[in-house]
Amino acid sequence: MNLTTTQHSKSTSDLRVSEFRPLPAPADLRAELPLSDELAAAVSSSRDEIRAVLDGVDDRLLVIVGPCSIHDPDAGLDYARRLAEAAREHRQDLLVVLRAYFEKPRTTVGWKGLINDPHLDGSHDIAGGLHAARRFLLAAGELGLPTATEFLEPISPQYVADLVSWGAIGARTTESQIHRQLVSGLSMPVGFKNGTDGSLQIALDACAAASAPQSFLGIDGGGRAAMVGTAGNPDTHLILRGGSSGPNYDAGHVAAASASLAAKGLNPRVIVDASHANSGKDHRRQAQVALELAAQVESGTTGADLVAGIMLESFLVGGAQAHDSASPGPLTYGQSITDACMDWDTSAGILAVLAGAARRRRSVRGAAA
Ligand SMILES: O=C[C@H](O)[C@H](O)COP(=O)(O)O
Ligand SMILES: C=C(OP(=O)(O)O)C(=O)O
Repeated sequence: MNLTTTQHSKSTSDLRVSEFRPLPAPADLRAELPLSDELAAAVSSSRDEIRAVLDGVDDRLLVIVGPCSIHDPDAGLDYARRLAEAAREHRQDLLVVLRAYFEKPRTTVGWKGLINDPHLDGSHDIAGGLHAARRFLLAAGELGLPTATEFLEPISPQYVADLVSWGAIGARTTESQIHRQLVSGLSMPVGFKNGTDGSLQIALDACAAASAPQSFLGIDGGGRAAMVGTAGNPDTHLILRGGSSGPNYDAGHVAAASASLAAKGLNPRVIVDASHANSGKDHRRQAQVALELAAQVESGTTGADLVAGIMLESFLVGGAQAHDSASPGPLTYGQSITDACMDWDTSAGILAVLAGAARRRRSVRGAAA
């Protein structure tokens, strides 16, 4: 066929792309907001501590706690200051990690987090969002708190992952090859959630895939598209978050999940999320689930040892408020704009109960030894 110049010039790509807005290279943002030697040492040692808890070498309980999402960094840091104090108070029994989630997976549509839309108004200033996320992580580090985040896509980690001590892959992306490959190259322990339908198998497969070396398309620190080759992540684990089939936080579900992990040669110790489908996203129910988990931990049964950590969604003010980026209205300070959270006083009480449970688990173990 003899194609004319006119036929050649008819574009067949980007027909539905409305904009390309270049971003700064990860290395530029990291140079502008650098990780100090002191903070780098703190991030490394908190990753080691988390690893030790996940492996059962450190008998504390890992508690990943904080807002469902950071939408107002000032309120997030206000929360972090209170949490830092509680973390110091309970440090013998709990390893407290601040939940600092900047990327939100959505069931359909909605605000996708501080990185995607930092001004909460649909302007999608992603460069500003990456800047705000990095600034937040630096400030949390200054408070002495290790941080946890969900990685939702393979580009943002180059901008912020050096400041993160624990990572999660969410229920909606655990089955994705892209996310499993990403985890294989991440420098921190990473938990995979069970699927939204409650399926464990996809998370078991994810742990196996992410522990293997992988090669995939990504970006490097200079922001160039690159072939990324990874060594595999030996610190993957399962997070039980319930599913459409029901909650999965009780001792029976924990023991069954742990047996499935052990059968595959994976870490049999799990993290249990007291929120999401384990609480029906009801923050009052979440507090009840957390108390039931505390009872499970302190029971001294074999299953008690299988719970390495607990996830809690908590903010200054309880519940959640509606937010629509298309017509943003005034917001209540310190209240979630994504999933409902427990308020600070309830959360502080739960942390004290969990610390007591971890102490009692230790003494039961000591007596049995
Ligand atoms: O934790 C957050 C939410 O549960 C998740 O992002 C899905 O939210 P959505 O169902 O409101 O979109
Ligand atoms: C989205 C989250 O959880 P899940 O993937 O379990 O729905 C979350 O923890 O913010």
